[in-house]
Amino acid sequence: MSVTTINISTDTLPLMERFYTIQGEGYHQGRAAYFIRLGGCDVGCVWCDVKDSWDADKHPQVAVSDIVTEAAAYPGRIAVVTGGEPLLHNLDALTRSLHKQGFHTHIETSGSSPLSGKWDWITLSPKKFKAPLPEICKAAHELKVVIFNKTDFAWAEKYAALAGKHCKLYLQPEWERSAEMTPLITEYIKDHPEWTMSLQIHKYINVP
Ligand SMILES: C[S@@+](CC[C@H](N)C(=O)[O-])C[C@H]1O[C@@H](n2cnc3c(N)ncnc32)[C@H](O)[C@@H]1O
Ligand SMILES: Nc1nc2[nH]cc(C(=O)O)c2c(=O)[nH]1
Ligand code: SF4
Ligand SMILES: [Mg+2]
Repeated sequence: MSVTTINISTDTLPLMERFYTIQGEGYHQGRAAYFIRLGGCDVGCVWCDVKDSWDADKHPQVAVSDIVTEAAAYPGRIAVVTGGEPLLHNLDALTRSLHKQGFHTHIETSGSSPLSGKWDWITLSPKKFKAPLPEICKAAHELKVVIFNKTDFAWAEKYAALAGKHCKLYLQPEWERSAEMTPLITEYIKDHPEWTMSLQIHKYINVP
């Protein structure tokens, strides 16, 4: 007699929100993507635009199978895992399951906790409040530095030097300071054309 085992993952993750939208930032800006926002962050950026994500206990534990089944109901096949700081959690089961459903797996991370999961695209947004790990600097497909004041340009170059040769380089104005920072970024990119501007377009067009 043969025994068939069905491997249903029992893993759960603290889920703050999930939504199907367009990627508003970076290299994949404008593309349809399903966002999975996990709770928990130990970095504490003063200008963080999603502070409600920080306390993982405020968000329900949801089964990976539920997260991926919901995501798969939409036609897009990019899944962006964000937070909070998603790498506070082991993401192996989540990316395995997303790949099985045909998703390209993207992550938004500060890089400050060890890498888990298998990623088709890693967006590293380094933070002064908790530095990224060297192996994540090397593995990143894009570096996206938030510019909060004019000293941040030199700081961005430090991380560009640690990134791989093919890593795309983005400068993103801190949202509340964009009126002051965007002109500085414009001039900086004119002088340093290896960088590209990233503008959080979802906030201009009022989508999540
Ligand atoms: C909310 S974070 C979550 C993922 C991860 N914790 C991180 O920081 O990369 C997602 C992206 O939003 C950026 N971000 C957060 N607050 C911002 C703000 N006030 N202005 C511009 N970008 C911001 C982060 O740098 C990051 O690239
Ligand atoms: N549309 C949209 N694009 C995004 N790109 C990165 C985001 C994030 O919060 O990680 C984000 C987000 O919150 N919304
Ligand atoms: S690392 Fe990301 S989620 Fe955490 S405080 Fe900074 S911007 Fe917010
Ligand atoms: Mg966001």
